Amino acid sequence: MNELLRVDDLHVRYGPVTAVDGVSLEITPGEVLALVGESGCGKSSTARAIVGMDKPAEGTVLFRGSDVPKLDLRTRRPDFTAMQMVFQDPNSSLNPRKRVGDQIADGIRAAKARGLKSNSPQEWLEAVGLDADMVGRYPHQFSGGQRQRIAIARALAAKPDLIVADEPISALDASSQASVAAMMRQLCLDAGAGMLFISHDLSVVRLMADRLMVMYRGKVVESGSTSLIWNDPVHPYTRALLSAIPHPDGKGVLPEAPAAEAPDEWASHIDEALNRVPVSKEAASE
Ligand SMILES: Nc1ncnc2c1ncn2[C@@H]1O[C@H](COP(=O)(O)OP(=O)(O)OP(=O)(O)O)[C@@H](O)[C@H]1O
Repeated sequence: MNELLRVDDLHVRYGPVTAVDGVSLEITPGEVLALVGESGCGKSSTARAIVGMDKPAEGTVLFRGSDVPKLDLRTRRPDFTAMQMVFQDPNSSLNPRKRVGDQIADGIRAAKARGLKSNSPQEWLEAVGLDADMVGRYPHQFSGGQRQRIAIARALAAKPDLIVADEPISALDASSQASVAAMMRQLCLDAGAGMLFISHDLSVVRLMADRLMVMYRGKVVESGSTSLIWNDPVHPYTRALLSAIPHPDGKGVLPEAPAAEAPDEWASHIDEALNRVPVSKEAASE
């Protein structure tokens, strides 16, 4: 079975609120699936159920064939490091009182516990665009954007089969969003890992996701290959999302996505897309 993750008819409820209403998806190794939709549509609730942080009211979540909600938190640990989550706020993933090198080393140990080789903390820092000699610093000695890179390095150091990234670049400044998105995709491809990439920003996911799923009020309203949805959206909500991306040239079409083997080009194209997003994105601080 080539499937890494299979979610069937997932329902998540918080009291009377149905946050996720029958979502099904699957991810194969090396594939980036983007989940997009406006705030409150149920993206984070889907992610939290997938990684086992919230219990689904109904439905199944199978990670490499294991039923995630039924696994015991204590016994699933070693195997579970094969699934890593990156949050929007890096402070959720980093321990403020621990040197960043030691936190990345935790990821490396998790890889080793599964018999996998990982790089050194210094090499991981360099892989995410930071200096190797920053290894002895604490999280507060970095900017918000740098902290997010460290959280990504820590997740990748564990050599996960699957990364669930919930708005991992939304808190970054516009210029580093592009490079971090391109870097995540490339490192995922290099490792043969799959990724669920959650975002409300279609202009970014269009350039890094193989497939898109559009959520609206807890349901998936449209899914398919990224280029198909971009070029020929069917659902009115998808059309509305796409039309919300401003196009100064008035043509309404972004450049074709370059080949996945050209990360630099990805970065520059994502930059290009990001320069066209609304002012609120520009104002996002590190
Ligand atoms: N712990 C909770 N208790 C009650 N309601 C919740 C809880 N978490 C989420 N919700 C509700 O569930 C719905 C889906 O929320 P969710 O966070 O999954 O949306 P989202 O698409 O990730 O939004 P955003 O992009 O703003 O993060 C919302 O109506 C939200 O208010």
